[in-house]
Amino acid sequence: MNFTDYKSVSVITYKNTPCIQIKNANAEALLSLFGGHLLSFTPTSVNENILWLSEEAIFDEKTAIRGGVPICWPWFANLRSGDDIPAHGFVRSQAWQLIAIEEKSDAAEITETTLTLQPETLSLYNTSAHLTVRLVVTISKDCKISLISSNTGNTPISITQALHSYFNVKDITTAQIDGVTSNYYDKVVDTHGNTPSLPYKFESETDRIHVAEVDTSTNSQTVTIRSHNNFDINIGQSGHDSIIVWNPYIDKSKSMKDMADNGYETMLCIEAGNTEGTIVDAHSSVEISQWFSAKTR
Ligand SMILES: O=P(O)(O)OC[C@H]1O[C@@H](O)[C@H](O)[C@@H](O)[C@@H]1O
Repeated sequence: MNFTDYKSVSVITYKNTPCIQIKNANAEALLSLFGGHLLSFTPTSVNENILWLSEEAIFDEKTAIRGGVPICWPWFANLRSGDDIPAHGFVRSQAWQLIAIEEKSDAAEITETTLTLQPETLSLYNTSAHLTVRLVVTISKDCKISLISSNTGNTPISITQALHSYFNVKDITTAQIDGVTSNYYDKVVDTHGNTPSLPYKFESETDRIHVAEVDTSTNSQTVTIRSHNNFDINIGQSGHDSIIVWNPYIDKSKSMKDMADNGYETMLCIEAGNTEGTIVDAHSSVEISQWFSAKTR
């Protein structure tokens, strides 16, 4: 691709990793080509990165990056136990290619930049050769991420997946989320059918797969993170069957080599997922999306 044709896009190296930097009138963002992984999103309105990136994240182009928005595809969590198949699929630890850029502008400046990417390698771990995926990332006042899975074959293919977004919070012990009230599977204690206590706060390790609560008029779910002094983080998602809420808290944070001991204090994952599985019909596509922005108070 000829990047010089696009004023809001440049190729840079960040921590030895090839990245795309986006700067337009509404936001700045950094996306790693390793993993097709958005690392930061800084809306001009608040001038703060609303995504969390671990200080100890490993940038070796082999290890999945801790923070930002990892792409979990074509499976979420563990496909099966007892072998060395990676958790959360294989594309978060693959090189991706940028295949298209689109810019929108008003009279004077570029206001929206859209990147389309695809992994360089597919069909690993016995995944069907008919299954492909594209990632579309739009940077404007909101950041929107869509993952589009397509089946070029004649038989349906089942996948699980997630947009595993890590958000910045000021302090997890006082942070609150609104918009997640449904029953959940608690991965910490392995129990189903739990009901969250509201307001939704964080006092210990939290690893929950909630049933999606989709507003039928918009076909989407809205979640708000209340933690920052002058703005909230608004999150929307669609095409999901689950919303995953994860914070490792003290002990797990200490045990993770790519997270500082106190890393859990300033992060919160709100993930759009298809953990039950979604069927990509023959010659069809499915799309899961998440979008987020900072809403000043
Ligand atoms: O360490 P990973 O593979 O990036 O996963 C991080 C977390 O991802 C979450 O989605 C899972 O619910 C957690 O169980 C998991 O610990």
